[in-house]
Amino acid sequence: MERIRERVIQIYGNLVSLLQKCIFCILSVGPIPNHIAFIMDGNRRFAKKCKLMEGAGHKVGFSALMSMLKYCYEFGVRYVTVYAFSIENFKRSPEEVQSLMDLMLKKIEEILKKQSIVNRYGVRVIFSGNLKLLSEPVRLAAERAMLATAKNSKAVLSICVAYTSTNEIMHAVQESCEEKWDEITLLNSSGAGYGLISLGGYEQDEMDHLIKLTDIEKHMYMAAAPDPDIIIRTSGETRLSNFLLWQSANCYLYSPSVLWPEIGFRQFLWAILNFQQIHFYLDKLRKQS
Ligand SMILES: CC(C)=CCC/C(C)=C/CC/C(C)=C/COP(=O)(O)OP(=O)(O)O
Repeated sequence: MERIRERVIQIYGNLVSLLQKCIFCILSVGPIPNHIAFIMDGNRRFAKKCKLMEGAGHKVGFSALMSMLKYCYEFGVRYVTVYAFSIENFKRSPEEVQSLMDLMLKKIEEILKKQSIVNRYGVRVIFSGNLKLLSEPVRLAAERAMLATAKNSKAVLSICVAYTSTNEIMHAVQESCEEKWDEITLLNSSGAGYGLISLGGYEQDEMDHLIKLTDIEKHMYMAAAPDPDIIIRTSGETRLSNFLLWQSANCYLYSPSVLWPEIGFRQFLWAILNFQQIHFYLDKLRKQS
């Protein structure tokens, strides 16, 4: 009896994934987003709703993330970014911070296994954020994961930890200033007389040594990924909460009302359909003007 039950579940699973593949095939007639970012909101509320311990909400949240990654990579999305732990999250109780870090450590080991989604889809993993703020075991595990997947080139997963957008921008501006300062110091040692900021009009060769947009973008934690096409934030919230502020100027925000652990194929499909509809509308407007 048990074997029949297992077989039925297996057949059902195969049928569902066949149906999903057919839907992806039809959808891929339209534009496929290159980059989807997720704000995984509502893990604790889910735990409360299901009368589970707080930490269990994050565990189910991680499984939901794995399903979303599978849909993204099956559909052909090349870049996925997740907001896993913000700098603000360090202000939560020491017990919750510790349990989240323990979970992160365990899950990093899991995603490095041979059969994991990361290896199945050839995903390069990048940890983006102020990694110096992490405890040594987590930082070392993150570095190990980045090194182990560095040669994967089919897709990219950016995991934002110890991240906020304002911190990222500040870091990029500081690095750009330091880089330019070194350049100018070198030139001035040969008597050129340049400065980072000039009060008067700029000569062309002076302009070449001012900080440009591309200098700042090169030093962003998210430099390896293009700007996101869609940001999905669960639990009906439409705030960005200091996530990808620099990169989201032209991005579509989708906020389904489900909590993060409840997100599934339906929400993924809806996000894609809405994105494609906006894409077609903007294309039409562009052609008319
Ligand atoms: C390796 C890896 C990628 C691990 C990721 C683990 C994971 C699922 C982290 C999510 C953490 C988090 C702060 C979620 C937000 O829900 P919340 O706690 O703010 O819930 P609430 O909105 O109900 O309070």
